[in-house]
Formats: sequence, C-alpha cells, structure tokens
Amino acid sequence: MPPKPKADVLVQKSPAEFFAENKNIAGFDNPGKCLYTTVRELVENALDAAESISELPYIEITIEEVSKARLNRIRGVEEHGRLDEQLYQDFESEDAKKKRLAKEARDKERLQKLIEKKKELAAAGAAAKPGAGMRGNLFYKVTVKDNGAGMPHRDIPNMLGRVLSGTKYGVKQTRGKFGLGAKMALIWSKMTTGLPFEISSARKGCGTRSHYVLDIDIHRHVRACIPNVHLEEQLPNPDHWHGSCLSLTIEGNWQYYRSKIVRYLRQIAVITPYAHFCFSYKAEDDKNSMRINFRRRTDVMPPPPRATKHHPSSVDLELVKRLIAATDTKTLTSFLKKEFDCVRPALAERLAGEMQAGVEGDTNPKHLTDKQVVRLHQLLHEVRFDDPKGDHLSPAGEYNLRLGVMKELNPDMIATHQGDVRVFEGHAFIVEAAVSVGGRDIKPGINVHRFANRIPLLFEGGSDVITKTALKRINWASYKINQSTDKVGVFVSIVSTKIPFKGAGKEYIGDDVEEMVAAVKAAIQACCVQLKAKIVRAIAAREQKQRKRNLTKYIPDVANAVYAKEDEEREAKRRRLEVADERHLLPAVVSHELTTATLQARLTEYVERIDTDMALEYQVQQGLAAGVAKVRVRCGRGEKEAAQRGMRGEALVVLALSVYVYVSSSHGIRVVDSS
Ligand SMILES: Nc1ncnc2c1ncn2[C@@H]1O[C@H](COP(=O)(O)OP(=O)(O)OP(=O)(O)O)[C@@H](O)[C@H]1O
Repeated sequence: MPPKPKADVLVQKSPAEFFAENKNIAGFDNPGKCLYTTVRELVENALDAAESISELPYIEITIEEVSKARLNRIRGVEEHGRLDEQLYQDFESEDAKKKRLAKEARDKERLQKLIEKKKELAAAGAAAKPGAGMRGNLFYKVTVKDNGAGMPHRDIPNMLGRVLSGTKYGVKQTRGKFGLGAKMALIWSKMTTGLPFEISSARKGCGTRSHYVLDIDIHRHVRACIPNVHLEEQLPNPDHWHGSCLSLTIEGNWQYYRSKIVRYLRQIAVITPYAHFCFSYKAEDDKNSMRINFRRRTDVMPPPPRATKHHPSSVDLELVKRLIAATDTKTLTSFLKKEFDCVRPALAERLAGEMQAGVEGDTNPKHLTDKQVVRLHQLLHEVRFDDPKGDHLSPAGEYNLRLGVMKELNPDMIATHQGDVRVFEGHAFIVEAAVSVGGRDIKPGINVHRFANRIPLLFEGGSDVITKTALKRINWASYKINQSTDKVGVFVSIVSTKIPFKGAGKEYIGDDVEEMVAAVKAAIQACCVQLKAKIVRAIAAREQKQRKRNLTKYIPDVANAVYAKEDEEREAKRRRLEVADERHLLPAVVSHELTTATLQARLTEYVERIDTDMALEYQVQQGLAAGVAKVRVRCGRGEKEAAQRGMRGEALVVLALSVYVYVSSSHGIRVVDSS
C-alpha cells in the first residue's frame, strides 16, 4: 500500500527568505551576474546619494579577489587537507587530465591563430586565456565609497539590514525604487560567504562617523525581519568627511562578467559625465589587477529631481486610503488640494460637489465611509485632470548626453533630442535620444544603448521598448542611413517617477506601454531628421569635391587645347601676363595674351582653393570642431566667405572649360569630358 500523503503544513516565510529563494527576480541569477548586480546596486545608491545634495559625484569602486584560504582565515575556519581525493568535484583521473591538457593545447593553438588574424582579438584572448574558465567562481570583496549625503546613524540598520526599506518610495525620479538592492547583495553574501555588511557613513557637517557591521537573519523574524547588528560605533570625523563606504564579500565570477562590469561603468560614465568613477580590480596575482578611471568631463550637473505629489489618475484604492489615513487636513477640499498634483482650489470644490451621497466640501476625509472612499477613487479616475508638468524630473540633458557619446565613441556625426513631457498612468516622463554615425569601438549596424532614470540597462535588450523601437519601427533608409553597414549608435534615456520595468532587477522596460513606444520613436526620429540634413550636406560636399578633382584632372588638357593650334610666332610675342583679377582672365585668354603655363597655374590655384574651402565647409557641417556651438558662432562669417570664394572659383573653372569647349570647337579639337 502506498504511504498516506502527509497533510500540507502551513509555513510562513520572511521577505528575506522569499528573495533569497527567488533572487533572480532582483537580477541575482548566477555568481557572475550577482557580482555585476552588487556593483551596480551600490554604485547607483552612491550616485543617488551624491546627487541628492547636489555634490559632483566621486565614486571609488574596488573589487578585490579573496582566495578560499583567505576567506577561511577571515571566517576563522580551519584549513584541512584532503583525505579522499576522489570525493571532490575537481578530482581528475589520469585519463581526464590527459584529455583536458590536449584540449587546452588545441584551444591555445586556435586562439593564437585568431590573434594573428585579428589583432584586436588579443584583448578577448586575454579574457579567455586557457584555463581561465577552470578557475570558476571565486570570492570577492566589493567596496563602494561615495561623497554623498551619508545616512543618519539610527537609520543605517533599517536601510541596509531590513528588506524592502528605503527612502526612495516617494513620487520622485531616483535610480533606486524598491528598497531592495543593497539588501539583496547582503542576502547573497550571507548565502555564499556568510560575511556581514561593513558600513561607514557620515552626514554633511557631522563631527562623527558611523561604523556598523550588520547582516540579515534570513529565516527569523517572519514579520519584522529585524537587522542583525554585530557592531555599532560612532567614531570621530575630524576631516568632516561626508558620504558612505559599503563593503561586502560575495561569491562571483569575474572572468565571465568582467566585460559586463566594465561596459556598465563605461555607460554610466556616458549618462553621468559629471561624475568621476575610479574602478580598481585587485587580483591575488598582481599582474591580473586592473585600474580604470572614468574622469569627470563637465561640472554641469542636472538639477536634482524633486519629489512631487501623486497625480489623481495614478492612485489606486489602497493608496487613497493610505493618503486619507496619513493626512492632517480637516476638509475634503483641502485634502484634494494638498495631497494631489494638478488639483487647484476651484477644481477641488467641484470634485467635492460631484461626490454627492451626503459628502460636502467640508467633510473630514477621515470620516468618509468605505463606500465613499470607493466613490472618491472612481471619481479621481473618471475626471479629466491636467497632465503633470514634469518640472520635478531631471533628465540628463542634451548637452550631457552629447558629451558622453562624443567622449565614448568619438563619432563622425551626432544628433540629440529631448522630447516633451509625456504622461503614462499619471506619471510624467521625458525621453532623450542621441543618434551617432561612425566612431571608434562600434560595430557596423544599429548599436542600441538604453538608460532608465540614468541607469544603463545591459540585459534583456531584446524585449526592451528602446531596442524594439530602434530595430523595428524606424525606417533608417529614409534618413539615408544604412542599417547594416553604417556604424550607428542609438542612445535613449527615459526619466520618470515611474519606469515600467519588468521585474525588480530593473533590466528592461516593457514594450507594451503605448505612450512610451510613441515617445521613444519620436525622439529617435527627431535625431534622424537632423542627421539626414547633415548626411545630405556631407554627400553634396563629397560630390562637389569629386567634381573639383575631375576638373583639376582636365586643366592641362584645357590649357594646352586652348593654345594647341597657335603658331610659334604669336607665342613668342605673347607676354607673361599676371592677371590680378579673374574677371580679366577670360578676355586675356581669348586675346591670347596669356601663356599656357600661367593659365594652368591660375586654374590649378582656383581648384585648390575650392578644395580647401570645401574641406572647411565640410568640417563645419559635421560640427566636429571643438565646442560645436562656439565654433558655429565663430565660423558663421568664415563659412559664408568660404562658400562665396568656392562659388567664384568654381565659376572660373567652368568658365575656363567653356573657353576650352569654345576654342576646341573653333579649332576642331575633341572635347574630352563635359563635366
Ligand atoms: N551610499 C548610500 N548613501 C546614502 N544612503 C544610502 C546609500 N546606500 C543605500 N542608502 C539608503 O539605503 C536605502 C536602501 O537601499 P537599497 O539599495 O536597499 O534600496 P533602494 O536603493 O532604495 O531601492 P532599489 O532596491 O530599487 O535599489 C536607500 O533608499 C537609501 O536611503
């Protein structure tokens, strides 16, 4: 008889336990990705903290390799030799060892060939050194130090040791939102090394510095999830340092995620060119260490985002109840005015009047019955309100975006655009875009770079609204851009008080929000329109240059042909004429007062001049000279003069060719080319 199934047992889990078991929800999928996400979460907190006090961010990021032996020393675990080798995962029989060595030799040979074929593969080769993958996961101490606002001493345990707690839940554009990121890193640390968070933090102008060592007890405190504080102290802060320094030791995989981490830092440097990032990787073996500085390129920082009120059409029933419970207003009209965005006094009165069912404008909101609250919620969703203005948002700005792209890619052409404020579910959002053509370190085709609330998004690109729009909804050919052969960089940044991320990992934005699809498409198209004008001008300039080259090629023919049929006598009599003005050139030619050499020299001189003028004009068109705006102002006159000179010179050459044609035909000479 089969055993009787046991009755299901009711179990309660703490939020920490839930996230520990489903850590992929928050972007902690595997050890490599966990290392990447830990860096990302700490860096984004650091940026938020510096920007909140309008301080130009200076962020130091260190990843330090920790060998198992060192980790064990830190944890106080004794090292034991192996008694039974065959028990272990890394045990290799003689046969397996032989096979592995042969495979490694083959890989090495193949790699060598590749490197010889393409030099730039050398870097990739270093990353994929034979045996590198063999090292597998290692342990790393991740430390991020910032010059931000710091944290109040009392709040640190809750901020960093209690799941789903943070200061960024309001209606405000911040990188953080869920109150989860740093705690997920701590949970991962607990799960893999068991080591706690180490935190140093000081507020601006504070004479003391807080020092904490804490962690989370994942399985206890089902409801409260109380942080576990191992050490709490307040140390002197004689230098009045402000900011935070957070440090964790986790399992990770640097080999596989190195390029992602570096790419993330490169991209965050693009979208925050006013921040300085010092990144260092300290390997146990010094030759594998690396250090990269992403320097600040501007001191112009976007104004910090401001918290705003809830827009009436964005609230749900629970939120209405919460606002009523928390308000200190005494009447319904003042409640509507004070707690909601876009509700002016007159509108508040009208809304209160519309409630009916015994509710007046001076009814105390706390006295509303459940049914009346439901009615209020319905009303807020049915009435037409003004859209939020979006002045509480802080986009990167076209200047910063352009600067970042120029620094990173050094493209041949770039166009930027900032869209108008648009609204999605009562939340204002702004889309900014930059589209570049050409440049270094960029593959042919459409290369999409996505940013949301000034965070680079590197994963799940295929499902993202920005990628899908750039690849599927833009007709690149209509802007004279070849989607497969041109090196096109598409940078799109969305800022909002609510970014419709799919998942707490903040990896991508869904493609199902119509308002966002339309705004992203419009921003990319606006850049493309600007680029098309530049491309058309560049093509025209190139064609004109080519025409000049063709003309130059025929100058000797022109000059010789003009004089070919002249008799020696008249040639001898002819004086060498210095023609001061090209207007006199044609009569001089016609009256045969000019030598062939002079005519040739003059024609060449004009064609050369046109070439220089065209080059200058081309460069001005591309906006490549330093400080585009400034240069434009300075070049205004030069451009005009250049164009005039170019036209005059070209007219002269055309004139000469006309002479050539005229003289040729009158002497029966064959016209070689009519261009
Ligand atoms: N470097 C820092 N400086 C100042 N405060 C910080 C810093 N790091 C974290 N905090 C505080 O700790 C809180 C919790 O951070 P955590 O990373 O867990 O979540 P979050 O940033 O609020 O949201 P998300 O889960 O979306 O990242 C933050 O809201 C912030 O108040």
